[in-house]
Amino acid sequence: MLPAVVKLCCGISYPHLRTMTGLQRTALAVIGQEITYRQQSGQIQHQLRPQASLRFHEARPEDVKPAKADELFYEQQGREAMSKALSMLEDKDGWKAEITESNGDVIHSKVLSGSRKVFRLEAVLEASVDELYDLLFVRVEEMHQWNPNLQHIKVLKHVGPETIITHEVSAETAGNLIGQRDFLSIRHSCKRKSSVVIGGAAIHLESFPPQAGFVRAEDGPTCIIIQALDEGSRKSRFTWLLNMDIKGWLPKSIVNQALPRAQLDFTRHLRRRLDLS
Ligand SMILES: CC(C)CCC[C@@H](C)[C@H]1CC[C@H]2[C@@H]3CC=C4C[C@@H](O)CC[C@]4(C)[C@H]3CC[C@]12C
Repeated sequence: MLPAVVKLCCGISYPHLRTMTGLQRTALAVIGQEITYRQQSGQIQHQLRPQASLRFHEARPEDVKPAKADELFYEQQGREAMSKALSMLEDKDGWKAEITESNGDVIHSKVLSGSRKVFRLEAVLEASVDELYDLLFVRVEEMHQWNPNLQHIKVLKHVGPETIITHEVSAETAGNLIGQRDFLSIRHSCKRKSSVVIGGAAIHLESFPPQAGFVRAEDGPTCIIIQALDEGSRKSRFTWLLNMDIKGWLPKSIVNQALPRAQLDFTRHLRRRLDLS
């Protein structure tokens, strides 16, 4: 009953919420987080999940063991996510400039049917395709060491050399109004000599249900394209389609500001990591 009333109130006040600014908006985000937290921790009885007591850090890679048929199924899902994300990028219509940084990084956005906004970041990185593939796919489990926006990232299963199932938990960072999220995704890579595509999408696993106390967000269909700028070059063009449903009770305006900011942050941390090697 309570969630229904809250939802109704949110629905009625939604047009006013959209026009809020400053502290009012911050307060709203905090209320949203509180409702989500209470819902997850069982203080609000809403879609209570029977298995939700498993903590993410208790999960070991062996916990998820797909059989042969499942492996083909996951590979298929990975491939599909990648091709859907690539066709979103290929469709040149409806993209609008969102942010242009002084270093040349550009983010465009596009509103999909159902009013979901996706973001496309384009940047040039001082690294070869191989180096980026290594950091972003092969050694993806080290990502939280150089990206403070991630608290935890684990490959739950290697489904063949090109496909992995990953679990990620975003960090609780100061100034982040969104709060922590966890993700369960299939990630598929396709490596060529002078380019790599890494695609992905959220998946559901009965053996790995949403964790108590975390809001499970859904990533994808998403992809990253890495292309060598010239033959044998140590510079690469980096294109990232961010397509994320972060779930929870949050005004769209906050989400649509946080997502491109997360892309710029990610690129900044990636550059710092590349400077070290
Ligand atoms: C705004 C808040 C909720 C989210 C902030 C964290 C975001 C930026 C994090 C959470 C999970 C992260 C993803 C985790 C795994 C991969 C696979 C890798 O091959 C490329 C990067 C990619 C795709 C990461 C991009 C950044 C990411 C989407």
